[in-house]
Amino acid sequence: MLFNEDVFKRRNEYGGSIEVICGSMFSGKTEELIRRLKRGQIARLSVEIFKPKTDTRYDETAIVSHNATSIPSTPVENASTILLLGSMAQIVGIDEAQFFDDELPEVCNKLANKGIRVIVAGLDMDYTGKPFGPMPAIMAMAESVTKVHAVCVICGQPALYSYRIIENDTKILLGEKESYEPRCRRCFLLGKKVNPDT
Ligand SMILES: Nc1ncnc2c1ncn2[C@@H]1O[C@H](COP(=O)(O)OP(=O)(O)O)[C@@H](O)[C@H]1O
Ligand SMILES: Cc1cn([C@H]2C[C@H](O)[C@@H](COP(=O)(O)O)O2)c(=O)[nH]c1=O
Ligand SMILES: [Zn+2]
Repeated sequence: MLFNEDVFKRRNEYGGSIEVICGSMFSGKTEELIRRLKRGQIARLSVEIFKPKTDTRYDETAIVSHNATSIPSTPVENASTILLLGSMAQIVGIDEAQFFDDELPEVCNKLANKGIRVIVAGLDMDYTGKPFGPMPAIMAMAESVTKVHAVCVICGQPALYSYRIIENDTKILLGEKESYEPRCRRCFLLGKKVNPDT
């Protein structure tokens, strides 16, 4: 079984892992994902990168940060396609994971169990402050979770919320600074006029 031996040389049997990079919008999730993936490429590992087909904000295919760093990726319609296309890689990167379906946690787990290093970036909370899509389940299964913070646009403290500044209550609403502001807890609650005792 030459093929299998070769695969085990390239991957560490049972040595896969899941790393999550989470936080609000503008917190540096994509920059950190790109940094880790580019280091993998420098190490001449085979790296496959995926994003949801629906996320066309900056580019149809590439993953692009708010700071304009970028890396080519494959846009896919669903999580099961990532399993199909990523199974032969040594590193799999996934951006905007919050938009994927509920199969994504199991797909990440299966890839990691094959010995693949899986790096997932996504919003941990939606604009209401609730856990977003498959993110909490992936975080529960991960070896490592890195929570990054933006700078609150109101007061300059670390921001963990993505505050929606336009009138629209659909959960999925692609956008940038015209629609969202990173805010700390205090400024998020003040904006929503929420009584902290309720
Ligand atoms: N309020 C802010 N706090 C932090 N970074 C910001 C802010 N507004 C704009 N940025 C820019 O956003 C970059 C991070 O972009 P990105 O990695 O795409 O974030 P994310 O993927 O978390 O939305 C920062 O390096 C900075 O240039
Ligand atoms: C909070 C929130 C965000 N979105 C959208 C807005 C952006 O298109 C992406 C997040 O991108 P980033 O790389 O983290 O800046 O998600 C949404 O659809 N719904 C929300 O509640
Ligand atoms: Zn603040």
